[in-house]
Amino acid sequence: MDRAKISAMASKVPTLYEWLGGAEPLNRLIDRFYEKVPSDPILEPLFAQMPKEHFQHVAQFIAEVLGGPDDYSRLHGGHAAMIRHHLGRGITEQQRHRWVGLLLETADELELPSDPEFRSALVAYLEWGSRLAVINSALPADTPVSDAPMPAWNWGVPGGPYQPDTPES
Ligand code: HEM
Repeated sequence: MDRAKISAMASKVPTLYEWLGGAEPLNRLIDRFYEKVPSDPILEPLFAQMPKEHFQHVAQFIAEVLGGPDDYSRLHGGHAAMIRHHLGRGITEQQRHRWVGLLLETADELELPSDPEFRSALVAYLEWGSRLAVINSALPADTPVSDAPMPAWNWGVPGGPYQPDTPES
């Protein structure tokens, strides 16, 4: 392979979705998270009626935000549909905080990448997205929701994963 191509590949910044390993680890994360929810006294009341297949939708939504395939937009109604699911739920700050904490605990348990560049981007998205869920959950269930683009999260200030300097050969 020629030098220009090697250097182009080396400089391609992976998406957050690629960095965490794609669909398989993300599905495991969300699956394991929702396995724990019924025994969490703070979260359990909110999710008691959530149908099993919805867990997969949450994984698809997060995958799309982190740069993965656009399955949630194509199959489940995109950003507006996600917002509609939160309307009228009355999520408290304590529940939001627990939701983010339990998801991150589960990411540790499943050994998702733990580098600070990735984790700071993941935490930023979860904090931002969970606040949106709380705000929308305070609105009446029949509030009309207009289409909004999917958020597209990336690495933020670090710009990508840490790359130790490679000496020129
Ligand atoms: C980044 C933050 C979040 C994202 C991306 C997210 C995403 C989603 C999605 C995609 C759905 C709909 C699933 C479907 O289409 O079938 C959903 C439903 C729901 N979410 Fe969230 N969510 C977030 C935060 C939260 C938080 C913080 C809470 C509460 C602590 C919460 C509570 C719920 C509930 C109660 C439902 C409806 C469950 C049901 O249908 O019974 N979400 N969420």
